[in-house]
Parts: sequence; structure tokens; C-alpha cells
Amino acid sequence: MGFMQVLRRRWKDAASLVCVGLDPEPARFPAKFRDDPDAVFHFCREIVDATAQSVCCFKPQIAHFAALGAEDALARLIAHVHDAHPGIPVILDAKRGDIGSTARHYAAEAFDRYRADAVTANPYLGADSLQPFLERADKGVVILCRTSNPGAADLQDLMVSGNGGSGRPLYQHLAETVAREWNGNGNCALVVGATWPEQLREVRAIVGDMPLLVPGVGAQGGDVEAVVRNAKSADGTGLVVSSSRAVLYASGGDDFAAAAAAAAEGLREAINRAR
Ligand SMILES: O=c1ccn([C@@H]2O[C@H](COP(=O)(O)O)[C@@H](O)[C@H]2O)c(=O)[nH]1
Repeated sequence: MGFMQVLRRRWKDAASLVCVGLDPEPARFPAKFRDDPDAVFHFCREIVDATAQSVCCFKPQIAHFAALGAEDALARLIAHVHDAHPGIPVILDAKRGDIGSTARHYAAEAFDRYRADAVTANPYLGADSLQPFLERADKGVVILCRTSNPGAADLQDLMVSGNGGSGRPLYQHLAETVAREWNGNGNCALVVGATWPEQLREVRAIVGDMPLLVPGVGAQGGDVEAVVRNAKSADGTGLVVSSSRAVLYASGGDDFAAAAAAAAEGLREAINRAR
């Protein structure tokens, strides 16, 4: 089964649209990890095991591992998810994008080296730059559309006319381009931030039931109820609502794993109340 099938099955079986983001910051780890040379792996593994029952996905963010020289921990962590929690897909948040000859290596990095089920990608270089990802039909390609950060509007809201079309913001043009032209293998999803509920509603209207990865609840303050109300698909799914810091660092004490489990489950319940 490919990423999309696994994701849809997990939405149903776990009754969950929650994604836990894995963004290790050793300075925020509980004291018991202080002298552990493999702290990044051990901390993240405990988070994964504690929250697995509440999630539809895990989303490790590659810079948090690479900056620490912990790429090996990332590879072992993804292998652990596959081995211990089969049926929960892993989205590698790497936001890759480059000319085709280099993008091929980024695709191999995400899917073959790290064994991710999906990867986030930056569409700025155009269709050919995403081809090495899109042609991996069993893998998900999660394309930045309207990001959660305050500066998202700087470029993503610029008015464009497309191919003779009337003017509209770039992120809407991108959403339509992905839905109509790039999703031939049915393996595309879009990133739209929880901090922009109105834009979520507009993107959903353009892309039908295409999955949306929605970061920005929790630490960034996005409104869960507005996200679900505006962006769920016709069958009440369609969303991968991602929270990292609010789950990972729910407690800095010895109860960190139990606190993370409660935070993930609380998010699952809040989403389900709204759909
Ligand atoms: O538009 C985007 C795209 C990606 N992210 C990533 O998601 C998490 C958010 O972390 P929180 O702690 O839940 O705020 C982080 O890895 C970002 O790189 C995003 O926030 N917005």
C-alpha cells in the first residue's frame, strides 16, 4: 500500500487526524537524558511509543536532527516507527526543492535512505523540480502552499494571472496547479498553516478531498475548531493536523512521556469534537 492508502486507513482505524511532530531540542529534554550520548533517539522513541495510539502520522523535522549531527538517530527513529507501529506513516519534513538532477538525490535521501513514506517539498522551482518525488507513486509529496508563519503572505499572496486566468493569490494558483496537473499519481498533499483558517477554507474548495498537512496548532496558536470546520474533507477526514512543541515538551519532568500522550490525545479529542 502507498502513502495515501495507509494514511486513509489510519485516519479511520485510529479515528485520528493528529500528527505528532518530532523536533528534538536537547536543551528542553528532561534531566534523565542529560548524560545520554543517544539522547535524541531515546527521547524521540519514548515520545513515539507514548503517543502512537493517538496519531495518524509522525513528522520528524530534518533540520532538528541534522543540526545536531543526529542523522543516524533520525534513520533509526523512522525504522522504529515502521517496526513498532506498522500502519502509521512517517512524513519527513525536509521542504526539499532543487533542479531535477539534484532533486533526484533529495528523493533518494527521503525515501531510500530514511525510508520516509512522504516528504515535504518546496514548489518554487516548478514542476520539473518535483518530478523525482512525484514519480514515486507509492510515496507522498506534501507541497508547501500557504505556510503557517507570519511572513507567509509576503510572496504566497502575490496576485498572479496564471495562463490567461483572472488574478488571484499565488497559493490558490499553486493549489489548483497541484490538483489539476501535478497529482497524476494521486500522491500529492498540500501544507496550509492552522494559523490561516480562511485560506484553509479557500484551499479546500479548490482541491477537493486532497489531504492537507496543517501545522500551527499548539505552540503557534492556531484554532483547532476553525481548522476542522473550514478544512475537513466531505467525509470528515482530509487533515493531518500537526503539533510538535506542545506535545514534545508538555512536561520537562520525568512524566514527559505521559504528558505528551495526554497532549496528543487531547488534540485528537478536540479535533473529533469539531468534525
Ligand atoms: O508552514 C509550516 C510548515 C512546516 N512547519 C513545521 O511544523 C512544525 C511546527 O512545530 P510546532 O512546535 O507545532 O509549532 C515545525 O517542525 C515547523 O518546521 C510549520 O510550522 N509551518
